[in-house]
Amino acid sequence: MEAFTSKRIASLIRAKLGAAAYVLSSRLGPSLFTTIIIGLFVLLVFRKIFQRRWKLPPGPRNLPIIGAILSLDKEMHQSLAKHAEKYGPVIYFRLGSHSMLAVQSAEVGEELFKKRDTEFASRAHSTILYSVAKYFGFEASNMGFSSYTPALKQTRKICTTELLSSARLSKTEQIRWEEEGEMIKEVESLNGEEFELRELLHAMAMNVTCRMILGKQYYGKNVVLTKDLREFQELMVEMVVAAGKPNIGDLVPWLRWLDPQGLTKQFKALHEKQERVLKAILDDHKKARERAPYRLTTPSTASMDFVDILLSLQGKYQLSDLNIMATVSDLLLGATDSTLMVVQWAIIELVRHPETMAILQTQLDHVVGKDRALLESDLPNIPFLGVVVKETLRLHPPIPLLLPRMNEKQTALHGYDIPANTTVFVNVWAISRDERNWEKADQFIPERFMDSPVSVVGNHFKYTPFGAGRRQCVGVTMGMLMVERTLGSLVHAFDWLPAKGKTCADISVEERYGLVLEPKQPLVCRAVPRLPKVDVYYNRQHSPRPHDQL
Ligand code: HEM
Repeated sequence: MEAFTSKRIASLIRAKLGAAAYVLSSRLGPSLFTTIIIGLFVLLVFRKIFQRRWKLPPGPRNLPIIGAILSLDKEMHQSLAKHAEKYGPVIYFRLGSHSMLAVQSAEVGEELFKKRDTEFASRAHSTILYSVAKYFGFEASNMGFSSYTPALKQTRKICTTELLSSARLSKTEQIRWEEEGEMIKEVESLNGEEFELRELLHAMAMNVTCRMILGKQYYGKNVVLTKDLREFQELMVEMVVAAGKPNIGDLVPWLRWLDPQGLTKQFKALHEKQERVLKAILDDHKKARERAPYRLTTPSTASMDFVDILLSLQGKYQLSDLNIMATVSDLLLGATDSTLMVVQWAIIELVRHPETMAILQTQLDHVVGKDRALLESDLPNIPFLGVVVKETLRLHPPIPLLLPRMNEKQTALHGYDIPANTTVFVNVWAISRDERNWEKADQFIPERFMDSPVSVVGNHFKYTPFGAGRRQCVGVTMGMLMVERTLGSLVHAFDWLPAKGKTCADISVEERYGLVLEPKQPLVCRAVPRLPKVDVYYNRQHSPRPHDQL
């Protein structure tokens, strides 16, 4: 009976589909042929139903396996912005096997951060960030890559209240004063010769963060390079380089076992090194606490670094050693490159706009004078410095697509359906250059922020360089403090000029997309002292120092 029915259906299909179907059915036999054709038919019907049910946002064409990768160039923030011109403010596409969403207008950003913040509060730890989250993020249990769990909320709270609050930061001004002084001394010693600013900024930022977080200097001429120190320095560079490489196994998970680029192997080895280095740091701190129990038991003690503070809170918040290592690793990686990049971009823009540098110097001289160094207590009295930093963050946000988020459940945005586990980029670079929000959007005009209510804390969705909502940067206060004081001191102490033979207009603002948004050509410039004695920044006899906290 069954064979009879299959034969009849097969002959009907053959009659409809013609010669090719005849050949195929005689090769496969009527039963198999009929099953395949019916299977295909059912699949088509399902696809139709599925398509009707989902209203996905528009976006570039997706090819099998690779998705829309060919429609994106290296400068991903810029190519997504170009797609917005064609497809609108919400774009859906695929990268490898994963669904991607790009949000590129202030209105949709507001909906995401305000109305749907909880739904999009996870990170892309199971999609494009899989390897980084697994190996560098301690199985995605760290702050930067975790889902939005009670443990994450607690770690964020500890960071904002115990480590990164204004009150806590004020206790470590001495560290920033000393490290900045070392950098200024080095710039002065160059006697107006040209140099690459990034390297000096990197050493200074690393030393500030290492001393604040780990209580120790890891960089600089005065540091004795032990095996531990070298291993730490190498680790910080290697992790940043590895994290910046896209892993094919993350894009196409069924290729993961092949590890075609050898990246997973490299990540595993680096994670072992990361655990070893951080464990040694923790053990050193534990030993010091045993030796000096009175100095290092309550978080109020000024001489405590972040590791000491976290160890002192271990019982109160039930923090494991692993939690502390993951948090320390996040803070080290989060605090350095983003901060130094903003200072570099600000100097680039000021060299290109000498009239703006002159306004800033006039205000610095008015508040600080020329016979002492800038102190953190001066910052609220130098509003023009704040707006120069804000404008720099508008034009050159160091994390232009924020850290990708993910919705663990199916949801909706801007009237579209968004499937579960979609990776979400918020293109703050495009939003903060949108002509609908900003007049002369591509130009550097710090004055636009004077008397403006737009702040950096994510309340105005046309301007969110630190993100917004539940996953906003935990280091906003420290980031702004470090950028403002470093930039203020550099511009107070020196006049900044282009390299010899170059004009201001020759300084490039081309960007390179990566872990942080860098200038394509690192700034090479000259710094000419403008104070009677630049050593007010590093000579203790000549300058009132921030109150002695150490
Ligand atoms: C000017 C300097 C900085 C900028 C522009 C910046 C920017 C950002 C951005 C855009 C995010 C992602 C926010 C989101 O997805 O909504 C982020 C996350 C983060 N930042 Fe910063 N940051 C800076 C400085 C710092 C500092 C100084 C620290 C630590 C001391 C830090 C630690 C972190 C951490 C831990 C996260 C992850 C938070 C989470 O996922 O819950 N950042 N930052």
